[in-house]
Amino acid sequence: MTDAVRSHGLYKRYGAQVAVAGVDLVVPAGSFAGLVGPNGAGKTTTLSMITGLLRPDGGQAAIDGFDVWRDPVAVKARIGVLPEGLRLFERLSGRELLLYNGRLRGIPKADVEQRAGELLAVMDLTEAADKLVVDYSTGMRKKIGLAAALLHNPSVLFLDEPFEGVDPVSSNILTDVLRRFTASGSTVIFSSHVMDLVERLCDWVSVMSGGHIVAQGPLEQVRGGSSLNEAFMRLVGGSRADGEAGLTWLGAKHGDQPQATATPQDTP
Ligand SMILES: Nc1ncnc2c1ncn2[C@@H]1O[C@H](COP(=O)(O)OP(=O)(O)OP(=O)(O)O)[C@@H](O)[C@H]1O
Repeated sequence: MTDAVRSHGLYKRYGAQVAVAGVDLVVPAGSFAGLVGPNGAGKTTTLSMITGLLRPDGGQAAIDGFDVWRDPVAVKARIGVLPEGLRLFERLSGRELLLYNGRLRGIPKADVEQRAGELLAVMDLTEAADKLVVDYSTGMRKKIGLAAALLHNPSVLFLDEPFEGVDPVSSNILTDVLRRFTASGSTVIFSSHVMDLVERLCDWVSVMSGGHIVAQGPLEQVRGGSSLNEAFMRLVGGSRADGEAGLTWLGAKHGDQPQATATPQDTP
């Protein structure tokens, strides 16, 4: 079967800073996949290039076998994206936002209305459906963003930190919707820093560090008999500075700290 996502040698630099240093990301179709890595590892940059939002300096990426940059229309028809720092049309209501997205995707009006109503109900947004998006909370924004990304029934769904700032109830709702989505054979790939969540949800994991993939495969293989958190620390933690070095002043009693010496200008 064709992989849902396959990139080869994806590369991006900003001036002297290499953000993504040749990434071969593979996600089998039907996976619930997690992309993990420390801050600055290159996750957002990689997802942006794979979803056609950012042009790579080198390498290729394909979705369901379609090249992201040579066949953008086929790719965009197949993907749903919940990007980092999601920007929404703030002066539309949640329902209007979904109807607008559906019409942009070319879905017949009656179908869009039915799908929008069902998505709003599943996301527990029916009551807020006619409220302006500008007045939505962080969790509500994530949920309406996810609803908009699902409306056209994509084959592959990309989510950049979908659970960040989301309360446990909303998080369970998002999880249920995503589980239903992958159970029907579609693919989810999401980035996260929360190892427990990735371990609980994902059957496939890609670990990035320093712009590279440092481990990738089925969850059991990547964690290799330990927890994902331990495996993550083994894979990316070793090269990092000792977190306990320095900071001897932090938490010291105020009376214990040396007094600043008065300079001649301080004295009248
Ligand atoms: N527009 C930009 N201009 C300059 N440097 C950038 C830009 N975007 C990303 N970078 C750099 O590229 C590297 C990778 O950033 P990226 O946002 O992809 O990491 P990330 O893994 O998503 O991090 P986080 O987990 O903190 O969201 C970082 O060193 C970052 O500073």
